[in-house]
Formats: sequence, structure tokens, C-alpha cells
Amino acid sequence: MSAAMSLRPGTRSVEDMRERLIVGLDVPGVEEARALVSRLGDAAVFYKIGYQLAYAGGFELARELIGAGKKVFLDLKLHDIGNTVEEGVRSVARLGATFLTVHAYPQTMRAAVAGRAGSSLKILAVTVLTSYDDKDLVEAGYAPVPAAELVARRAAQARDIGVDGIVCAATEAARVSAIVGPNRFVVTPGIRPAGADAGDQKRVVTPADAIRAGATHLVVARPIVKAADPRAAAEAILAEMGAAFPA
Ligand SMILES: O=C(O)c1cc(=O)[nH]c(=O)n1[C@@H]1O[C@H](COP(=O)(O)O)[C@@H](O)[C@H]1O
Repeated sequence: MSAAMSLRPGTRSVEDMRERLIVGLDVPGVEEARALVSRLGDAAVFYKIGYQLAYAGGFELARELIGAGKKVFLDLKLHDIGNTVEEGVRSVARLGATFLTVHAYPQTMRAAVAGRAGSSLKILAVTVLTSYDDKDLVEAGYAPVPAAELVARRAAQARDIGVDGIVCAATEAARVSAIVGPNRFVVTPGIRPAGADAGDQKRVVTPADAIRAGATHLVVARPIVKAADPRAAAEAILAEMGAAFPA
């Protein structure tokens, strides 16, 4: 049974929801990240390290977190010529992280799948960023296409190439789940509890609706990182996820 299969059926327990909540460590440096991890305590077991922290000592922190029994998602959103992606992924695979993102371009996805061969690293393909709507795609040079259509096309390509999971907005999670089937991760950023500020996100969904739509993992940064009490914010999101999880 793949890791995805063992996560998908799940239970409504708080422990299970913790495996599905990925806290984005979008902070300026390792000291701030360590302080946040310590404040969150056992409310979080899965952390994402993205551009901001990766370029400020985040790889060392990734090793530290993995050594402490946490799971790490390296959100590097790789995209380059195939050889460079394959060798880069091979280097990342040695770190012991759980997830790594690449952009959902076929050459890039094929190279990433080749680079992670023989390791436990799972590749996630970022379809259409959650900060994009249909107009942003036109501005970026795409022929008019609804973001949801492009997400679906890229999810199907990712599935056919053998990528382990998809990153999409939870607005597309149900459709993507149907495309990729039960053996792949459906990871959804752009999560906002009711009433929370969307910031630069355009395709936003509440934690409960993301779970109902079939997301296997929710990525949450600012609603936890910027909260006056990050642990309470994480616990509230976990409770909302648990209540929405299919019995
Ligand atoms: O790959 C990602 O994690 C990602 C993909 C995407 O389409 N949208 C998106 O927001 N993200 C990341 O998810 C996190 C969301 O942050 P908040 O909007 O603060 O919760 C950020 O670290 C983004 O880099």
C-alpha cells in the first residue's frame, strides 16, 4: 500500500488531522522558525519550507526537523531543463524530506520522477498557483482558459507521468481527486478559515470545505504564522478539519 493510500481513508482523530495539516514556515529565518515550531508543539507534525526560509538556512532546519521526527515539505517549485531538475531532485532526495514541489510542466515532471527514483521523496506538481485567476493566466500569455481547466489538464499529465501528488486550490480538489484517483496526494494551499484575510490568494477555500472536496493535505501559513496564538489557530483548523472529515 502506498503512503497516499494509507493516508486517504484515515480517521477523524486529531492525530490523523495533524498528518494532513502542513504548516508553512513562511518566516525570515531559522530562529523565528524554531520559535514557531516550539510554540506549536505537538499541534503540528508537518512543516513546509518555501523560498523565504530555504534561502535563509532552511535546509539545515529541514535536517533538524526531520531528526526531531517531524515531516518536511520542501516547497522549492523547481522548473528548469530536464537534466538540471533531475540532478537537483537527486540532491534534495538525500535530505529525507517527505514532499518536494516542481511546476507541472511535462519535461520537469518527468525529470523529477526520474530524480527521486530509489528514494522515499514524493514529488508534488504545482498546477496553477492559487494566487492566479483566469485573468492572471491571460496576462501570463495563456490563451483564455479557465484556471480549473488548466489544473485538470496538468493533473492528468502528472498522473500519466507518475508524479506522486498534485498541488491545486481546493476549489479544484474534487475534480483533481477524480482525475488522479485514490493513490495520489491532493495538497491544497489557499486555505482560509471563514472571515480570514485572503491576502494575495485568489482561489481560497475554508479548511472544512477543502476536506469535504477531497484534499488529502491542507497547506496553511499566514492564518497560523501571523496569529496572535499560533497554536490556538492550528488547533481550531484541526478541529474544523476533523468535523468535516467523512465518517
Ligand atoms: O506550493 C505551494 O505550497 C503553494 C502553491 C500554490 O499554488 N499556492 C500557495 O500558496 N502555495 C504556498 O502555500 C503557502 C500559502 O500561504 P498562506 O496563504 O499564507 O496560507 C505559501 O507558502 C505558498 O508559497
